[in-house]
Amino acid sequence: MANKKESIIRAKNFYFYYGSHAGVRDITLDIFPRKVTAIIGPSGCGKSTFLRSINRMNDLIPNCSTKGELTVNGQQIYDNKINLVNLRRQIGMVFQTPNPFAKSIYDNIAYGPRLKGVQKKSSLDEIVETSLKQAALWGEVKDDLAKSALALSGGQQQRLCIARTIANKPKVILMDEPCSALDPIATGKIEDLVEELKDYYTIIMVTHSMQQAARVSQLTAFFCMGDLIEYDNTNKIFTNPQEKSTEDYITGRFG
Ligand SMILES: Nc1ncnc2c1ncn2[C@@H]1O[C@H](COP(=O)(O)OP(=O)(O)OP(=O)(O)O)[C@@H](O)[C@H]1O
Repeated sequence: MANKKESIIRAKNFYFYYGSHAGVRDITLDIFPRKVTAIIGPSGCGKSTFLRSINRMNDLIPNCSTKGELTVNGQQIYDNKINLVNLRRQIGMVFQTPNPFAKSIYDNIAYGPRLKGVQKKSSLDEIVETSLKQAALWGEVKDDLAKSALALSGGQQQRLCIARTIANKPKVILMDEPCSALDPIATGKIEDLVEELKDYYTIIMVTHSMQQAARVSQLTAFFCMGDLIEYDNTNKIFTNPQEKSTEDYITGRFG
């Protein structure tokens, strides 16, 4: 695994509680920049809880609390002084079901930059074009930017959501089962895109598909019942796991 000093996100003995129930417990791991890290594990093991902790999406849930440390670029993200809008700009998120706004393709992408104060049309045009190009959607929509985003196919909508995230110039992109609502062809396009995006962004992807984790990630974390069981290079996790429960899970014996 890469040198710990290079990590961009660091969890140290991190717990996330829903009331008194720990969704994840005692998580210690480093996430490395410009790599794809997959989070795998059986249903209810805490994958989404951990992912959503990284940009504090879970804050919206009543009675939740945390213990331990979670830092992004050395900054404690559960510090009261943290600016959540900035944090979520730095750490974008793509959800299971594509969720474009009921606006034009152009306005979906321009939304974040406009909120940040970008108003000049030429600047917005450039951001829209660059973001759509990076999300491998430009060629399909460049003549139709005024069309409603809701008229796109599911796979196109998901790439649009990735472009919308990119337009905010994040450092990290969290993806929570981004292909679960997509057919195999659209899934393949997202996987190819993730492969390209990793040269620019740090990507953390929750997936139920072990084939997908093996195809797209360089590092894999296996969670089980709220615990991080094993975290290593993806190749090692899938060919020579150290823990029996990891082996049982990846060979389909449980989960
Ligand atoms: N909003 C919530 N309120 C209370 N408990 C929750 C909430 N969300 C998740 N949990 C609990 O936290 C634990 C971890 O759930 P989480 O959704 O993170 O698992 P997961 O691995 O992402 O599951 P799945 O693969 O089914 O999406 C589970 O015990 C779950 O019941």
